[in-house]
Amino acid sequence: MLYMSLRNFSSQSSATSVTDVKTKFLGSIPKFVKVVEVGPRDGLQNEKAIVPTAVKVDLIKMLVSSGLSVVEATSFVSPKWVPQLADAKDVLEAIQSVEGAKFPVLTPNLKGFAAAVAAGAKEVAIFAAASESFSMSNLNCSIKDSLNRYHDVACAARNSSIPVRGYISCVVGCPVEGAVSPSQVVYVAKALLAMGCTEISLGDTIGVGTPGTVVPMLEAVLEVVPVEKLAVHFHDTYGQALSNILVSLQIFWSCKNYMMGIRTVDSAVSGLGGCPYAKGASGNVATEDVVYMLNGLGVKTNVDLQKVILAGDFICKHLGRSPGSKVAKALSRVPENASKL
Ligand SMILES: CC(C)(COP(=O)([O-])OP(=O)([O-])OC[C@H]1O[C@@H](n2cnc3c(N)ncnc32)[C@H](O)[C@@H]1OP(=O)([O-])[O-])[C@@H](O)C(=O)NCCC(=O)NCCSC(=O)C[C@@](C)(O)CC(=O)[O-]
Repeated sequence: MLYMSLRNFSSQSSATSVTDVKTKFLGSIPKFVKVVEVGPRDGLQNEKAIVPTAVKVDLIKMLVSSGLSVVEATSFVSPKWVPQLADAKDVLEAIQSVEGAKFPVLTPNLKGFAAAVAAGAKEVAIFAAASESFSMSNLNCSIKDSLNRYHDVACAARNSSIPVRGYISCVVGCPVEGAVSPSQVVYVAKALLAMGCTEISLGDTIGVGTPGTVVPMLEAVLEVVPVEKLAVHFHDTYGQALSNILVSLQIFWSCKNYMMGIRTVDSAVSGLGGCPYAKGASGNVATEDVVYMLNGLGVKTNVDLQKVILAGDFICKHLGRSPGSKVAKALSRVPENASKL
């Protein structure tokens, strides 16, 4: 029954009716959204079993072949802290000849930065938190100390002409402290921007946000960071990720006259993931579900949904579980609908 209604909906959705829906109910949204695939890094860092390097490399290749232009490949962090990504060097070296996408990697300090560059990294990401407790549990240091470390990484990156993405975790909620105020996010965002981060990704690490908390946070951050430098990164613990993405994309004038209109969205194939230092947090929003929604809105992504589904199948087989995206679950019930995507 669900399938019938989905199918009917999609068959009636001529370009005109999608435009009508957008104009009437959603205001304006960007025509193109860049999807940043974080599955091989954020997705696999929290798996109980260590995934073999060759499987990670094949996964990355499949994701690139789906048209994803950015695939976060791995992290050059302490293997004692994140053993799942201890093969960072091997993974990055193995994908050096893969064309068609950028492969940023996480670097928590100069040691990680140097190792990443030696393995061929051309883009890196640093990751701070908006909550002190999370900074301590994820990085073993205060927010201020982490920003000092990142300042050094950002300087080294600038000297090597390497773009740096800055993450902020816990932008609406922290597993220890609860609600996080927008001013805490603004403080970290300003610091990352001042260091020269080319993109700042706002992470709802434990997936507790709703449009009710995400919009005020975005309004505050948009006062200090231009929209073209912002990305959103939602985990789906409470099933709010797609709603949160939708409000982040919508361009509207709020009471303070700030526009949303975010054009970069992070997601992980098959909804893999979770942070090892955020107890109870479930995976990232699934790339398949994000692309399905964006396709339905007529937003271009240049991503082939069928190919992402195949990549999801591939990694889930290795992990011994069924695919986690809503789209893949729906298709497993009525496979013939795959041709209608
Ligand atoms: C930051 C540290 C290293 C501090 O860890 P520490 O223990 O305080 O640091 P240390 O300097 O005392 O080093 C301890 C050991 O680690 C080594 N070490 C030190 N640095 C490195 C490195 N780069 N690469 C490899 N090894 C390293 C170092 O050499 C030493 O080795 P030992 O002497 O004991 O043999 C540690 O806390 C760490 O690696 N944390 C990373 C945690 C992590 O990766 N979390 C997940 C990513 S963040 C996330 O998922 C959130 C995000 C981005 O997705 C957005 C969102 O959802 O919110």
